[in-house]
Amino acid sequence: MATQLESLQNYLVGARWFGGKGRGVEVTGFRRLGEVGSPETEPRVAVALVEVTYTDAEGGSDLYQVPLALYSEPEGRLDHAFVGWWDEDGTWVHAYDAVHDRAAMAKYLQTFLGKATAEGDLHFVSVGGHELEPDAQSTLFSGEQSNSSVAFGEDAVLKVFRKITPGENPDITTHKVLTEAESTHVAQLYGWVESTTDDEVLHLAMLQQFLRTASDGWDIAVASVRDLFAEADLHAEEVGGDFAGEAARLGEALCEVHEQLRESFPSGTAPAAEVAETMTARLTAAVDVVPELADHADRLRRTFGQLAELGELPVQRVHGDLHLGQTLRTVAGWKLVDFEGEPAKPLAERLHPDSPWRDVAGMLRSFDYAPYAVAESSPEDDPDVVEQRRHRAEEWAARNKQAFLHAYTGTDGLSHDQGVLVAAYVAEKAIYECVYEARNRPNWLPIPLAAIARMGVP
Ligand SMILES: Nc1ncnc2c1ncn2[C@@H]1O[C@H](COP(=O)(O)OP(=O)(O)O)[C@@H](O)[C@H]1O
Ligand SMILES: O=P(O)(O)O[C@H]1O[C@H](CO)[C@@H](O[C@H]2O[C@H](CO)[C@@H](O)[C@H](O)[C@H]2O)[C@H](O)[C@H]1O
Repeated sequence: MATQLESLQNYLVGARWFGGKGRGVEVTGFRRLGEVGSPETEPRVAVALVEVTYTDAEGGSDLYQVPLALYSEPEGRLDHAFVGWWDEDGTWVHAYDAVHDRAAMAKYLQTFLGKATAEGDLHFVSVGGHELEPDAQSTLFSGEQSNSSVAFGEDAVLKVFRKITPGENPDITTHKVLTEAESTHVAQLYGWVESTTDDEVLHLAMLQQFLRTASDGWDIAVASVRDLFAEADLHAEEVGGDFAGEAARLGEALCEVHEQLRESFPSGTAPAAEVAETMTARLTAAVDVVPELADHADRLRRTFGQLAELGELPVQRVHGDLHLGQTLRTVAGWKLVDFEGEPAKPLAERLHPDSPWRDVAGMLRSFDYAPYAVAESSPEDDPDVVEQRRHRAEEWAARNKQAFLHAYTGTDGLSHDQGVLVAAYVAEKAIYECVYEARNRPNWLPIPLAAIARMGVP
């Protein structure tokens, strides 16, 4: 029978949210932080922290959270979430990933409501005075996510963080500040779960308002592109699903969020030369993962070289990994989600004040992605149709980028410095995407690679 560590390793490497895919890994440690709800009633819900050590040349280690629902008898309905058998005080129990189990998640809800307690080093914090619906049933969100989100009815969402880094989680602290500032562009924060280790906080989960009427920004954009491709003779502004109005509203929303973040978190300036140096170093590292980037490296370095000339850059708290998939359209306007920053960066770096142009560039890249992703997923042999689509894709991307930028800046064009900033941050994001796609969705690697090939130097 597999040991606890072997079982956890097998489960982890197959999980969508595991960020160490493609690397040599070994589970080297396991710590139980505490239990959610009463240990008297099944399932017992144990929150485990798993240490993963990388055995490849890069080395290092990470901590992953796996909340476990422990049952004395097998639960067939949870077979897909089976982690392993556990020896609990001399009794063998069946351990399942708790986010898949309504009975286990009900214990989380009851603990937030103060009707159950958390044992060990686990603390449930509630803020904002929202009255949670006590009988709401949990549903795990499906989809490609870095964490696991569970909706409680249509009332609240609990996001269980998977990769845990000691220190504040910017998703919680940014939502807290924007909720206090009464921002209309985020879901309100209702609470969180934390623990402490070596005097440092571990943020384990975040509870927030469920956005009932939300449609994913990426899905709306993709539908708009499909409309356009279906009407080959028409321009973007002539087809039903034109996105430019939404792109402009997204620009306004981001501008407001940036203003609020600037007022609420430390801000200042950073030497452009240092920022450019970091971008260049990331490019060098990316070429090792995606050798095709080497053909464009000189041009990209020149783009970063131009950034280096800009003196000091204003920096502040930003989103850090903004793209259309992090935006939700509701009847009350656009909401931005997931303020954790770029998953590949160490936490300390994600907490540093950064340039707001990073978020702007993230959205611009997403406007570029949408039409090419639609083309990629609907291959076409007829060269005339291919050419027509390429033309339409460029038109769609340019139209939405312009609408977004116009609304964000409040001006018709970009100044010289803004142009240099946008070019550098867009290039850096596309390089990051090449690495991301190579590791996660190799079929999509051509999308950011082709975008880099199209980029000029400002
Ligand atoms: N407050 C919310 N209400 C409803 N849906 C949400 C809410 N927050 C996020 N989502 C949905 O859950 C998905 C995953 O959320 P996200 O914060 O991006 O998680 P992850 O860090 O796992 O990527 C989002 O794409 C969005 O569709
Ligand atoms: O949402 P995450 O924080 O997990 O972000 C990662 O995954 C994204 C893909 O799901 C990735 O975004 C890239 O693909 C999007 C389309 O799926 C596109 O809209 C984005 O512009 C593009 O960057 C993101 O980069 C990555 O960090």
